[in-house]
Amino acid sequence: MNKQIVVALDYPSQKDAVNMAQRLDPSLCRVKVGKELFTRSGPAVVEALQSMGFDVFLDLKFHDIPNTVAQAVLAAAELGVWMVNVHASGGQKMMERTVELLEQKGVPKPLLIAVTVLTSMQREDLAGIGLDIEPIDQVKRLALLTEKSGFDGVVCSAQEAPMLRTLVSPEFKLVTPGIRPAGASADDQKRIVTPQDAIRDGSDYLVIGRPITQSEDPVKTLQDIISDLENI
Ligand SMILES: O=c1ccn([C@@H]2O[C@H](COP(=O)(O)O)[C@@H](O)[C@H]2O)c(=O)[nH]1
Repeated sequence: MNKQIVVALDYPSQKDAVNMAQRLDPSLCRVKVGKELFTRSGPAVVEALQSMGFDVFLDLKFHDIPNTVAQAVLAAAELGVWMVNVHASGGQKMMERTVELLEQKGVPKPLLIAVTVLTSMQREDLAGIGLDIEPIDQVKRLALLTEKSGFDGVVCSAQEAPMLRTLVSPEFKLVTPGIRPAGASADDQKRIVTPQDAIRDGSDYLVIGRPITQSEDPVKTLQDIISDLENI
């Protein structure tokens, strides 16, 4: 089992997150701690999930000057997280300084991932921030920059996975939120893909939150998705 599903524990408290995690099996999935949960509960929630056997993706999407981001990622590495991310739009120097600092410090390196274009955004949203470009073209540009900077992969939509798979190395990780089983509500996501299509198209890890956590039976929903993936 290569644990392709990362369950987004988007909850307001450690108690809520741990309650959900207790229903999940760390041999079947990984978990993600994002901005809401981390801002309320801090490193303690990461440590609690790790003590339950989960690999933790710390999804704080750092974006700042190179030194600040590098030090923040170092703190995440010292927490022992499995994966951590920054915004690729912070630029090459920011990502290169991060890789360099982790090497200098000799800490076990988490997977270093950079967000390209948020899966909640489409062309008109990019236009609103002054980018006259299709999301797929911006994803391509930022993914190539990320690979050149020594990072391990990107967050993108699985819609962009077939294009990226022709350009980046096979080891370069494609981490894809915006996953929606057929018939599920899109919520605020715009560039959505089903779990099976995402894996077929070249995603390595599927980040899935509400379709699992807000399901009437989260454990069954997760199990159904895993079964669908096993049948590809
Ligand atoms: O481009 C991005 C980057 C991160 N996310 C995060 O993934 C989950 C998705 O949750 P759903 O409930 O399945 O929509 C959430 O924590 C986001 O912060 C993303 O959606 N898109």
